[in-house]
Amino acid sequence: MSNRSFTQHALSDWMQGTGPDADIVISSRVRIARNLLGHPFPMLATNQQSQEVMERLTSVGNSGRLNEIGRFETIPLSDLNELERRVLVEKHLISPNLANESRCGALVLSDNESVSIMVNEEDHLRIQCLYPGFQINEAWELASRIDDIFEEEADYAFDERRGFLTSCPTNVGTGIRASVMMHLPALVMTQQINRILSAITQVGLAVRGMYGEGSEALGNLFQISNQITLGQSEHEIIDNLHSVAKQIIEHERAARERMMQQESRVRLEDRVFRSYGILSHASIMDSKEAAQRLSDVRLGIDLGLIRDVSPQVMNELMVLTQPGFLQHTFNEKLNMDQRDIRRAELIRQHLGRKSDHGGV
Ligand SMILES: Nc1ncnc2c1ncn2[C@@H]1O[C@H](COP(=O)(O)OP(=O)(O)OP(=O)(O)O)[C@@H](O)[C@H]1O
Repeated sequence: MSNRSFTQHALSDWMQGTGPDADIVISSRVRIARNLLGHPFPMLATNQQSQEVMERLTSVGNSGRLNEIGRFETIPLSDLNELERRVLVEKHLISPNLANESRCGALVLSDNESVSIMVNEEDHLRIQCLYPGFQINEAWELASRIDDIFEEEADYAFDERRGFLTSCPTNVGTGIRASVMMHLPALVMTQQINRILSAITQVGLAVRGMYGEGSEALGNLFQISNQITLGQSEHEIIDNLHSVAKQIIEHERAARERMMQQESRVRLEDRVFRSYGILSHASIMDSKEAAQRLSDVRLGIDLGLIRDVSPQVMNELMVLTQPGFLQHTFNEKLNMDQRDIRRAELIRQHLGRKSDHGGV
């Protein structure tokens, strides 16, 4: 199967489990949506028009202007097979929308996979920067630098009153979505999560699942992002998200501490080690159960209950156990039942129980 560098490893640099508050914030992301003046939005464009946009924008990617930031590769989506595109979605590097757009879509990807620039997705240009842990300001600064580089080379569609024009009205204005991916198991276990999530939506933030819009919040992972792009400056958007995320971190930490102190500790330990045991020995594991049990073990690691597994292994398993990556790893097409068996096998291997099932 594929030798593309992004398929060689599941863990991008920003998924290494490092960075500030990494026990709760997996990653921080800023994406900027932009469109070129005088060109129809991708959904209305002809092949010829989309081709022109792709050439215009990838030429900036190839011009060396991005060298000050890192090494970049431009990948036309038409060069990728279906599985490679799926792997990119599972690594959060492209959207399902772009994966389906193999005509004139392209990806400009940095070698550490922290910057992925999508061309001809919902908008002509989507610049995405990902950082490990709670580093939303850093993600914003980098995204803004890249935006400046493109703006020097290409005329953006901009309206004095409305701001940057985007294909979906929800992005008009700044065109920015800033988000943090948070692991909030203690708030879920102590049943505080619904109250907190509803408070979050009241201050103009949106809550989504691990794979963004329309995805379920599996494995106690919640993506919290700004809902509003109009009427607020970029700095206000980032500051608002930063301060709300900080408060959620404090609540999650307090809930963890309480669970570790009271009689509930034994229940917590039972849950963590039960999940660890099941992950280490099960023969069949569907994706929902895997996400939940990986969340329990991750919490056990973060609380110091489990010491012989690293947080990186948990992040790696989150990606490796996705359908596309599983098929890539085992180099075969797998139906759902086969995937559940292979998923269990892979998890056992990563948790160091290689010999349990006849030496898999
Ligand atoms: N903080 C984050 N860390 C890692 N991945 C993230 C983070 N925030 C979003 N993502 C990923 O980015 C992808 C797109 O997410 P989402 O659909 O929420 O945003 P979007 O496509 O930029 O927004 P829009 O709905 O406005 O088009 C998804 O795979 C999602 O998991």
